Order: sequence, then structure tokens, then C-alpha cells
Amino acid sequence: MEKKNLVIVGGGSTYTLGIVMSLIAEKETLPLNKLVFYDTDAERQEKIAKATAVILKERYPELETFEYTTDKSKAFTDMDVAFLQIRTGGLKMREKDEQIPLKYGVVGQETCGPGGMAYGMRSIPDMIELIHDIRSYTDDAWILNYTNPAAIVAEALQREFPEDDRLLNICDMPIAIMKSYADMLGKDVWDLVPEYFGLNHFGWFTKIEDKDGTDYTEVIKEKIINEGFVPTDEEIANDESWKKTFAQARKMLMDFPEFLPNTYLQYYLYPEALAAKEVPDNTRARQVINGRQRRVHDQCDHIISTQSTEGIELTDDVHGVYMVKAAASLMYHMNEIYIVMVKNNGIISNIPHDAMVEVPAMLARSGPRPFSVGEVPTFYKGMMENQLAYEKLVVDAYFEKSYNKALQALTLNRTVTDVEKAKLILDDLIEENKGYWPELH
Ligand SMILES: NC(=O)c1ccc[n+]([C@@H]2O[C@H](COP(=O)([O-])OP(=O)(O)OC[C@H]3O[C@@H](n4cnc5c(N)ncnc54)[C@H](O)[C@@H]3O)[C@@H](O)[C@H]2O)c1
Ligand SMILES: O=P(O)(O)OC[C@H]1O[C@H](O[C@H]2[C@H](O)[C@@H](O)[C@@H](O)O[C@@H]2CO)[C@H](O)[C@@H](O)[C@@H]1O
Ligand SMILES: [Mn+2]
Repeated sequence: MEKKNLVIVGGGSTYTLGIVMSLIAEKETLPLNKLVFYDTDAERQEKIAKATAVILKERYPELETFEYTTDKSKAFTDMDVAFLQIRTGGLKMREKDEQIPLKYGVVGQETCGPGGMAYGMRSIPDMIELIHDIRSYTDDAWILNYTNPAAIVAEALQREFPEDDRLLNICDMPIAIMKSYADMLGKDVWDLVPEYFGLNHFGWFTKIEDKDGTDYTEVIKEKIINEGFVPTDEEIANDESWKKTFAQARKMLMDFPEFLPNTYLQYYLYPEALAAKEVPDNTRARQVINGRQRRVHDQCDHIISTQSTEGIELTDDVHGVYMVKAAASLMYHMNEIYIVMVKNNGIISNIPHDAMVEVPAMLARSGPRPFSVGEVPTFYKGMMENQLAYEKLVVDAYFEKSYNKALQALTLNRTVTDVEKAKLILDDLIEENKGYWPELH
């Protein structure tokens, strides 16, 4: 198989080591010639990169080149594929996104509700600039984006780059949920075949089969109702916040037994209860700073000082393996099925054609080949149309620099709904996001 060149944009991310371990685990699936990290924060990236150099020397000696840089030309020239994982404003701004809505009794979340809008308005300009930059060095590299909030980023990129057919937005939440289904069934996650529809962080599984065509959907539902639901991917299996989130799947399924829900739906279905449970000085950002980020940075410091990975537990994860396998399916025309974001164009026949939907697709050299979903029932259509209008209004607000569109967006969002609350939250978000957001008028 022809070896490829890969650049990870946001090399300093807390996810990078997991991606590196997944590239090592999947070196037969996606063999690399060259791996490059690119980041705007040289210091943050250097820690991850210096540890990666040790890991690669031990476990991927056949990799010809590993480099890290803040120079776009070095990063993007001769690339076959780019993984995009940036966080504009860092975890510091994520904390503000989560705390501000909570002041008004509204869910404070990275990608849902007002926090998601704030993060979206910060991500859009950096993402647009990045894609223009990457394309100025390569026309045909695959760009796999999972920078959040992926739904809003995907909508903005679709408007800015309508002709770019090598730009794909992808999220790991469906596969992380499928990993738990697989472990409940005693099966391998990669042997399960999903039927799924929705928007990013806003969707439902309608069927789970194995590759022999045996349907496990009802078995999974029964197990969740009777035994509960837990995260099993090593990365999140022991995380209290993720355990609580997965447990909510049982409640959602009891209230709406028709389809298996994406865990993110909890924020839209039970916004009051969720907001009431959150603690403003220990929102998810703080937990990540003291948890995943500290663990990753401690691991890196140890590896760098000993120049060895001995005694350090490093594993691939479902997030990284998913991105690597999806990229391989695109580049080697493997036609495997992954849940990805694509323009609707009638896939879900009773919602707008220009929606960016999340559905299963075969990933081929020519791009994603999504499967038809057909009509979705009224409840799901209504939920999705409301959320879609919110997402589109956020992107309108960004491009038109419109305060009123931003207010309309927040008013529509199921986590807010009250205009007076929406105004208070929006005004606080504008204040905190000065220098990141366009000036709204
Ligand atoms: N879609 C998904 O399912 C999924 C899953 C996991 C993570 N993510 C996303 O991946 C991203 C990284 O998450 P994290 O928690 O590791 O964040 P992080 O802050 O640890 O890492 C982000 C890195 O991006 C860098 N960066 C910021 N702006 C940049 C720019 N314009 N160009 C290049 N680099 C830039 C930062 O310096 C930082 O090193 C986030 O957007 C997160 O939401 C998405
Ligand atoms: O709150 P965080 O930073 O821990 O997570 C936010 C992300 O959550 C989802 O990603 C999961 C992923 O599904 C799982 O496999 C594992 O890798 O952990 C991730 C969370 O740490 C979600 O899909 C992402 O979009 C979020 O950024
Ligand atoms: Mn996601």
C-alpha cells in the first residue's frame, strides 16, 4: 500500500497522543511516510511532540519523518491528509462558555446551547483561514475536521467552500456509543453496522446489526433498560462525568423508546435538570484541565525526561482509531461505512436539502456515499428542524455580523427559549468573546 503523509493541526491537543497511538495500532491500515504536527502555540505543541518523538522511535521506527512546526508551508506542503483538532480560545474560553449560561440557569456545555454558539463563533474564522491555507499548498489532500462545535463548523465551511469535495466533518460520539453496545453484546465494535440519522451531537440509531445481518437493536434497548448504560472506551470508562452522561441514555430510552439516542440529546431533553446539577466552578473544562490535560502532560514530561515510555500506560482509543480508519477508507477506496456529516440533499427526505446531516456513508476515493434514510417521524423532524434553524442562525450571525440573528438563534435553542434570558446570555458572551467574535450590530 502506498505510504501517506499526514499533518495533525492542533498538534498540542490533549487528543494527539491518542491519535499517535492509534496511528501506530493501525499502521497496516494507514501506513505513513511522514507525520507532521502543526500548532499556533509552539510551547504547548513542543511538549506533546517531544514525547511523540520518543514513542515513534520505540514503536514506529519505520516512519521516515516526524516533524513539528508553526510554519504553515512546512506543515501543509506535500500532505495527503490533514486532521483538524483546534480549540480557539483554549480550555480557558471553554470554561467561560460553560459558566456564563449557568449564571442564568441555562445548560453550560461545550457544543450545546449558548456555550456551543460562543465556541462556534470563535472556531469559524480560524477554521476558514486554515482551510484556505491548506488549499493554498494542496488541492487534493483529504481534510478531516473534528474541531467543535462540528455542526456549526460544518455549516460554515459548507457555505465558504461549497465546491470542496475533499473536506469531511466527522465526530466520534456515535462510535464511542457503539463501542458500549459492542461490549454489552460481547462483540467487536468494528463488526457492528449502524443505521443512524440526525445532526451532529443530535441524532438517533435506528438499527444496529452485525456484518452477518443479525439485528441487535431490540436486544440493546432491553439491556439498556434493564442493566443501564456505561461508557466502555478506556479513555472515558472511568470518567465520572461521562458515566453520568451515558447513564442518561436509559432515561431517554424510557421516555422515547423508538430509537437509541446520542448521549448529547440529554442537554436538549432535560435542560432544567441538567443545568441545576452543574457546579459553576467545576464545569467540564475545569475537570478536563485537572484530568485529561494533566494526565497527558504528566505522561509527556515523564517520557521526555526518561527518553522512554517504560511504565507509562499508552493505548490507542476509539476516537483515534475511528479517524485513522475513516481516512484510510477514503484514500485507499475501502468503501467502509462510517457515520459522517454530509449535505442532506434528500438523504433525510423530509428535512431541508441544505442541512448538514450526520448519517452512515461508505467512504470511497470519490468521497462519502451516504445511504438514503427516507422520512423521519414527526417528533424527530421537529426536534431536528428546530436545532437546524438554530445552527443556521448562528452561522448567519457570524457572516452577517448580526446581533439579531444571534438572538434569534439563542431564542430557538431548546436549552434557552426565553428571549430575556437569551439577551442577558448573549450580552455576556459578547463581552467575554471580544477579539474572537466579529463585532455584532
Ligand atoms: N468531533 C469530535 O467528536 C471531537 C472529539 C474530540 C475532540 N474534538 C475537538 O478537538 C479539538 C481539540 O480538543 P482539545 O480538548 O484537545 O483542545 P486543546 O486546547 O487541548 O488542543 C487544541 C490545540 O489547538 C491549538 N490551536 C488553537 N487554534 C489554532 C489554530 N488556529 N491553528 C492551529 N492550532 C491551533 C491549540 O494551541 C491547542 O494546542 C476541539 O475542537 C475539540 O472540541 C472533537
Ligand atoms: O468533555 P470532554 O472534553 O471530555 O469531551 C468532549 C468530547 O466528547 C465527545 O468525544 C468523546 C469521545 O466520544 C470518546 O470516544 C472519547 O474519546 O472521549 C471523548 C471525550 O473526551 C464528543 O464527540 C466530542 O465532540 C467532544 O469534544
Ligand atoms: Mn463530537
